[in-house]
Amino acid sequence: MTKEQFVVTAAQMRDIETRIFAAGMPVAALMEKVAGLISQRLQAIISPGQCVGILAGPGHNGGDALVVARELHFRGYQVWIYQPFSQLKELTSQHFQYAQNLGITCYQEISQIPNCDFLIDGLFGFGLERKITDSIATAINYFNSKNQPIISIDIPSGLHTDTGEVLGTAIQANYTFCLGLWKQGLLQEQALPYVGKAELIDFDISLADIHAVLGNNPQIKRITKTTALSTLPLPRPLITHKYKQGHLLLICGSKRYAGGAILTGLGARASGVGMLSIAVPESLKMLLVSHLPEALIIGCPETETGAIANLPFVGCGSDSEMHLIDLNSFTTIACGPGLTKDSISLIPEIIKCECPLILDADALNILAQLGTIPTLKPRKSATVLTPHTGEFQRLFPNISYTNRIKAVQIAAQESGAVVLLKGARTAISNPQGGVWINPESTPALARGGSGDVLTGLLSGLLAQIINKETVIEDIVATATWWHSQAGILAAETRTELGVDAFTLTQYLLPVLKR
Ligand SMILES: NC(=O)C1=CN([C@@H]2O[C@H](COP(=O)(O)OP(=O)(O)OC[C@H]3O[C@@H](n4cnc5c(N)ncnc54)[C@H](O)[C@@H]3O)[C@@H](O)[C@H]2O)[C@H](O)CC1
Ligand SMILES: [K+]
Repeated sequence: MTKEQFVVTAAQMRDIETRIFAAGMPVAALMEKVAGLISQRLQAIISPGQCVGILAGPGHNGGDALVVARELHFRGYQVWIYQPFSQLKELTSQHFQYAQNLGITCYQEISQIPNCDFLIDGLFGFGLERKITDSIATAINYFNSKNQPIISIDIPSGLHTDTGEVLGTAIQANYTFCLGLWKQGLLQEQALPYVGKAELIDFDISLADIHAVLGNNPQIKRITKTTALSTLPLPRPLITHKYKQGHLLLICGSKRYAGGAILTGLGARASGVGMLSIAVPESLKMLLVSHLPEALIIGCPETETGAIANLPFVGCGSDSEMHLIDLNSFTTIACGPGLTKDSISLIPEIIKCECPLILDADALNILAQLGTIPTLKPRKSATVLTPHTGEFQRLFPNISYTNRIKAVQIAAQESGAVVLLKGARTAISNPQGGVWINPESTPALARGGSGDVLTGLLSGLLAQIINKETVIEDIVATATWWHSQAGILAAETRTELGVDAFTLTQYLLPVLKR
């Protein structure tokens, strides 16, 4: 694992830093090293001679900020310090004293503070323990109200390091320089309005110290480009044939939502799956054929509302007799996009299949309505649920949603399934509590049909990987990363308003080309 993949809580970061100090690294030396790295990075963002306001807290976050103040001062920047605290940690106090002796102007009251070009937020880091109130809260709200870009050290002051919740109030940063290892709170959806552009400042924490605290197979992982690309079914074996590249069955669509079936099919197409079968209501059959000529389109008996009534009977080759479609002849099945809840009798049937099964959209709503989540546990192979927030809350009404990472872990344990909780920071968990977080996405994906594309892409990849050593969750993480990167690429080219679901399908393969 690379440093970019690890995710830590405040307690785990404290334990790791305790090991570093116990091994002989002086605290002051580490602070000097870290603040030196921050100062270097800042000089690439802030032009020489510009004015920088340093917000220094009472702890070592403040210590980092004061070292940065001194270094920028020597590099010719105009620097002032806001330090409203009376009780400072020893090291922080020393740096404060030195900054004052250098003649750097220090303020205790926000009323005296001049304007500046940038603010450096060193008020609180992972040591924040309680709600921020009174004059500090007033100061933070004041700095947020100015139009000066803010760069937060480690974590925007006021955010809970683990949950990303705002404790009273929080700095709205334009950049966050996360120190050493990614803090869990920065990967929580509720932190997004405060984090801005986040990057990791690696200060050479040894892998031994990391694994000593997080274990050899850390429970929570941040999805990176390297890990995602490493699990794609690429390169393809020279000698192969279409059935060796997986046979996926999609069960989707209805008269009301015909497009959902097409978008799911296009997502599956981009995955490279060898054989694609799509079961839709009979009346949609020719429509699907026209959009996906390579797919085997299976017409199903339909309800009077135009939904799939039940699985179809199909003839097989020469023998004329018809029999129920053999669900176990597929390597993966995905069900749900555009289904409508009129296909309610379908789900108990489909859950009986023995291959990996992805349930999305109305398949999840039907599962919630039937209350049949417990029937997933005895399944012979993996089940993947891909709810967005609303579907999640209908499926798991008793799970608190404040900490999405905890929520998805509990849902996976309760259901026995891999649960992918879609959102601005999609979180995936397996029943053993392993979590994968997608750290980058775009609001351009918040449109009807995006989820259908993900279901097609995800199930198409899963169909190709089965019986190989790749674990299912890695594929789910890869599909999530790939899907969001296509959204980001499309938004770069067409703005965030230009990423309709069909366009999204057209940007999937260009991501791999890049
Ligand atoms: N551990 C190290 O040596 C290094 C840490 N790094 C940086 O330091 C912070 C963590 O430092 P720590 O002193 O533990 O905590 P904070 O700086 O986050 O300060 C919290 C400080 O403030 C007090 N406090 C907590 N909550 C409140 C509140 N609501 N109102 C007022 N005061 C509060 C609390 O008592 C603490 O003392 C880490 O983020 C890094 O930035 C270095 O980078 C490496 C060395
Ligand atoms: K901070």
